[in-house]
Amino acid sequence: MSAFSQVAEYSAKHPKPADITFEYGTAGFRTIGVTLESTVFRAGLLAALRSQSKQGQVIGVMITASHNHERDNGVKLVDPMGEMLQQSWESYCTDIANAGSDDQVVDILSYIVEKEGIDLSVRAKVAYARDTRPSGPLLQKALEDGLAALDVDAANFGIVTTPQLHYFVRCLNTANSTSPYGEPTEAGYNKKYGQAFLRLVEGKPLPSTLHIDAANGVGAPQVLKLAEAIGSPYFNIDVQNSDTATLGKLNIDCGADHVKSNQRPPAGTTLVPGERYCSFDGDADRIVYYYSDDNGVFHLLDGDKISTLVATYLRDLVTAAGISDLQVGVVQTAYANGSSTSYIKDTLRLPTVFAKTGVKNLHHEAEKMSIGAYFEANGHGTVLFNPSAVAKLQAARPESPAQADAINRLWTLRDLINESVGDAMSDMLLVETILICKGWTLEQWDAAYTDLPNCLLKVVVNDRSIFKTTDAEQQLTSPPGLQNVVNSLVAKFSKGRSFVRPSGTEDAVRVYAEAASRSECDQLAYAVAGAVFDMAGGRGERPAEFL
Ligand SMILES: CC(=O)N[C@H]1[C@@H](OP(=O)(O)O)O[C@H](CO)[C@@H](O)[C@@H]1O
Ligand SMILES: [Mg+2]
Repeated sequence: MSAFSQVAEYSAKHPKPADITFEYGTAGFRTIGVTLESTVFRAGLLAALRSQSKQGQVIGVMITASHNHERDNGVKLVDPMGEMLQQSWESYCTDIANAGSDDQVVDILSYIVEKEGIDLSVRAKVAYARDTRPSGPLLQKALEDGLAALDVDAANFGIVTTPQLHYFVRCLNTANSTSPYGEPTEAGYNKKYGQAFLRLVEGKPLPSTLHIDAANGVGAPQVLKLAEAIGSPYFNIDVQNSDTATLGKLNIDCGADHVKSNQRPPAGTTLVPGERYCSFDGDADRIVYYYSDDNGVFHLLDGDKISTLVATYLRDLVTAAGISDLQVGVVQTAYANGSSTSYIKDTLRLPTVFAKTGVKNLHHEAEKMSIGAYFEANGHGTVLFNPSAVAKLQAARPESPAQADAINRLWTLRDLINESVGDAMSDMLLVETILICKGWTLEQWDAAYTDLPNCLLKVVVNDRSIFKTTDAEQQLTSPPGLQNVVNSLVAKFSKGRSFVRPSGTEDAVRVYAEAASRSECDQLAYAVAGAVFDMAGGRGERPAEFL
């Protein structure tokens, strides 16, 4: 019996909608949830092959559409160390998702087996989970059929955050190694991060309550379980937007994406000056902080502010530890506020590089650094300690109690950080640790530098595939002539910067702009958006605000 003998029969239960072309983009597949049944079924098949290609290591499958609308859903594959699927497999995902017939699905599987030299006698192992979306159960069933069709050894982790699933995958694949990552259970996750947090803050003055907006998503029940496991006044939380049961609430007027995009608090939240607020996104892999000053002005502490806070703290600990050749670096994207980049380069004097949008790109750049902090401006990121940094920490011989303490804290911080992927809950504990240890308010944290006014717009065009970029997406090479126009517009504004790139997750082109003042920034953004609309096939009516 061929290994794929059952695939066509199972596949027939999950027919592909004829009129949709799927693409494995920046964040896996993502579109209207109920249209994704065939895609998720086929993602299960690919996860099985990926596991076999990795000698039976566990591959993760997460069903989520993160900050997107509740009607949307998505699926992405997680590689053995909890990182995003290796890029070279993304085109296999796209190809199999678009196969027109059940037989073609089987043909593509056979093609991959031959191309990758996969040993089909290896038992495939897959760990999967989903978020709280209403289309989740339907898609989970489709996934389970895909796994059954290939007789996969499958583990269902239920309804958890995306970073928790990444963590479980890493735990499962390191369980028998010399450095197991942790216990692959919710309790194990809460224990690992919670205990590291308590070890780091022990003896410091107690912080005030942290207000958490959980976007009415899976982060709500999970952060409550984390708080219960920590069980200490060091982590005293008030969770808002925690309704995962009522349809239509997920990510609506709340959550990290809402707060970052609109630069205002979640609807219904009145900020009390002096108190601490943060927002997760719908699958709890992003976090932003914010507060109101005494004049009632809203201030956002986004991914750039988090990465500078964390990088500064780590740099100071490395210095205090007396480890001279251990370098902390920062990875950003072009969406990082220009003030943050100048601050990292000129004040902190730390190396910094730009990666393309999408955390997998930042992750790979951070891996090249000894200790690499990477964050997208929207609040998705983490810190990586590469093997050379771990070896240097191991080899460090403290010459004073202060050095011993710094080394110890660096080790414990490694336990506090989810190195597999950006994680709102782990990042929150990291920020809380630093604020508690420094005795800082959000206003004190915010004082490091002032963001330049910035603006992010979308332009809908007939064909966004004509947009090609270079230099970490900061320059357009196509459509011809458009970059010259952008350059001439930018030159008119003090501290002006603007770039244009096609979105990897939405059918739109994004325009980013920043400048010395709010009005200059808006003028620049609308002028660039107008040029994009006019020169590159804007679709529909030209928005009135475009210049
Ligand atoms: C400007 C912006 O925020 N872009 C987001 C968005 O990507 P786009 O390719 O820009 O659509 O979704 C990605 C996945 O969640 C996230 O990694 C990225 O930061
Ligand atoms: Mg997310």
